[in-house]
Order: sequence, then C-alpha cells, then structure tokens
Amino acid sequence: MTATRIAVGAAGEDYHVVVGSGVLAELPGLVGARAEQVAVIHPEGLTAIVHPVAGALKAAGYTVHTMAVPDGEAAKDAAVAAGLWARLGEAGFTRSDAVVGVGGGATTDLAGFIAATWLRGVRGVLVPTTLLAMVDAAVGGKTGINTAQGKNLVGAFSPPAGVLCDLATLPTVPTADYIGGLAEIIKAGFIADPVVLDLVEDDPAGATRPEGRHTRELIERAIAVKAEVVSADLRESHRREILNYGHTLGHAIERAEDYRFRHGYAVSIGMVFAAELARLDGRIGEATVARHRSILASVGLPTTYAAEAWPQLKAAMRVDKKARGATLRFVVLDGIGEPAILAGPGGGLLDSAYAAVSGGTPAP
Ligand SMILES: NC(=O)c1ccc[n+]([C@@H]2O[C@H](COP(=O)([O-])OP(=O)(O)OC[C@H]3O[C@@H](n4cnc5c(N)ncnc54)[C@H](O)[C@@H]3O)[C@@H](O)[C@H]2O)c1
Ligand SMILES: O=C(O)C(=O)C[C@@H](O)[C@H](O)[C@H](O)COP(=O)(O)O
Ligand SMILES: [Zn+2]
Repeated sequence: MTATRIAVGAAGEDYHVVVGSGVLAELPGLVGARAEQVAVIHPEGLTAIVHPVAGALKAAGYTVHTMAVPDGEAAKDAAVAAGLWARLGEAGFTRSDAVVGVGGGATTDLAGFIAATWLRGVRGVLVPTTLLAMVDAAVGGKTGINTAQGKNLVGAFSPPAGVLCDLATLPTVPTADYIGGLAEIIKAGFIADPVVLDLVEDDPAGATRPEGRHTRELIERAIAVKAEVVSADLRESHRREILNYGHTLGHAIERAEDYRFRHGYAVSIGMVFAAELARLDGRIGEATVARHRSILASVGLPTTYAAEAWPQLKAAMRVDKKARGATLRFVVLDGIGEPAILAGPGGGLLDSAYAAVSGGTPAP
C-alpha cells in the first residue's frame, strides 16, 4: 500500500507526516546531509524496532548514538533530560547534528524537547510507534516534560523536520496502550471530523486493533485534523486550544495518579466531563453527552472517576495552560465539530459536571 503524506505548515518550516508500512526507509533522507552524528532516543524495551533504525542510519554513514530512556511517562522528567544533554555534550553534538525520537508519545515528547533545547535547537525527526503518538503526540511540535506540579509544564513549541508513522510497528503495541490512542482519535472526531465517530461506531471492536477495517482511515483523518489545526496556530494562541478537549480534567487525573494512569484514559474521562459542562451550560443536549459515553465505552475507555478525588482535581486544574490568571478555561462543544471556549464556569457548574462523571456527589 502506498504511503500517505500529510503536510503540516509550521511557520515557514513545513514538514510531512508520512503514514504507511515500511516508511522507516525514509529516515536517513530526513535526517539530512548536514548531520554527522545522530542521537536515537528510545524507550529501554523497544530494541526490536530501534536496532534496524539505528542500523539503517549507520549504513547511511552517520555516527549513531542510541540513547535508552525509561519506559513511558517516566521519561518525561527533568533528570532524564539532563542525562541526555550530558550525553550530547560528551559526544560533541553540534547544530548540524540531529536527534531522532523513536517510541510512544512520552518518548517523542521528550526527544522533541531535547531537539528543541540542545544548542537552542537542532534537527529533530520523530518516529512514533504507538497509535497515540502517530495521531497526536508526534505531530504539531508540542514538546515537553512533566514536573511535580503538573503535566507538560516545561517545554517548547518546536516542529520536527518530519514524522514517520510506520504502521508495521503497531501490532506489538499493548492493547491497553492502543486503546489509549483511540481517545485522541475520538477527540478529533468530536472537535472537527464527525466521520471519525461514524467509523468507530461502525466497528468498535475493529477500532481497537491495528488490522481493523477502518484503522488506516481513522489514523489519517486524526492526523489531518491535527495538521490543519497546528498549521493554523502553531503556538496555541487561538484555534489550537481545541486539541485540548478533555485535557483540563484529564491532566489533573494524570497528576493525581502520579502519571501512572494512561494519558488517553484520562482524556476520555475529561471529555465526558467537558460534555457534561457543555450540557449544563445549555450548549449541547443529553444525546450528545450520551454519544460521548457510548463511543468511549464501546472501545474500552473509562468514562467515570472517583467522587472523592474532586478537591484534588480542582486544585490541579489551576495549572492548566489554558487558564488565564484565576480563570479556568475549558474547551467545550456547541455541537459535534463545533468547539468553543467556556471561560470561568462557576463552582456550581463544575461540581455538577463532576458529579455526573463520578456518579455521586463529589466532596466539596
Ligand atoms: N505533544 C503532543 O502534542 C501530545 C499529544 C498527545 C499526547 N502526548 C503525550 O503522549 C504521551 C502518551 O503517549 P503513548 O500513549 O504513546 O504512551 P507511551 O509513550 O507511554 O507508550 C506506551 C507504551 O508502549 C510502549 N511502546 C511504544 N511503541 C511500542 C511498540 N511499537 N510496540 C510495543 N510497545 C510499544 C512504550 O514503551 C510504553 O510502554 C503522554 O505523555 C502525553 O502527554 C503528547
Ligand atoms: O497538540 C495540542 O495542542 C494538544 O493539546 C494535543 C493534546 O492531545 C496533547 O496531550 C498535548 O500534549 C497537551 O498539551 P498541553 O499544552 O495541555 O500540555
Ligand atoms: Zn492528549
């Protein structure tokens, strides 16, 4: 099957997201002729994918440094970033050298951040190997790490030179992680492309598998949504905020769980919360909220969270990047495909929306 190339406009530095099987062969070309050294940042356990990638880069004449980082979210940590900067410094990486990130969204967020910050920016190429990283994390130039205070609180907008989504890497992704990626695909459906929702509803079981009937179309549609949005607003000054649908509560849940709760699962609960907020604010009806619950549950994503966590979650939401001063701002819907901002909802509205998500009366 031929590769699909989705263009992303990035403030004068345009790039492509390439989707297909076997597209990793394009990696040496993307790293470019200026680089002599390449750092390949990857999770410890991903050697079956990383060895051929590193081999191809060596065969193309680069000096390759494979740099293993902790698996998953543990990689998005200041100490891990500092360790990588030390290794780049010891190896003498210059501005013409390159960083390649191979792995899930946690790894591509970290690798992108290293590329953005080393010498104030070197060429970065991303090779996402999970569903979530292909459809969302590796696209759009948001890079970063977590801090004890919250999710992605340190980072930079720094578009990659290219993104290679090799579908051949997906079959080994653990099912629970694969399903996490569906949350971001469904998000793209609610905020911009309702056909995505129809495709998932047509075959929910197939949506949870790489060999599903609609898998490739779902991936390409979600990337197309992200590409359009970030091309219009790289630095999140207006339109890009819609990609944060479900993330205000979602990130608070991740922090409350000490980042041991899958991102997509937290976003899934966060989208139900945002839908309840929109319903209570008179923007959407019960049927649209019910559609959130049914489509997310149909692929195995969670839609509820503990009532007693509410005070902690409310406090954690204060560091959301969309907040302005003490005013919380939520992405909500005025309808499917019609995202809007709800600024400064009253405490009563928030409490009621969370009660609907937790299935009980949340602690004040
Ligand atoms: N920058 C952005 O715009 C953006 C967008 C969405 C999400 N994110 C971030 O992405 C992260 C979540 O990404 P994720 O869901 O990919 O999780 P992840 O990176 O933690 O990966 C999940 C697991 O899958 C493993 N894995 C990766 N590829 C594999 C493969 N092909 N076969 C087998 N195992 C594989 C990983 O090692 C890890 O254990 C979060 O940190 C989230 O904040 C960033
Ligand atoms: O690309 C964006 O913009 C997004 O908001 C996409 C989100 O899915 C992603 O999780 C992002 O990392 C969240 O960013 P943050 O600015 O809220 O930390
Ligand atoms: Zn996300």
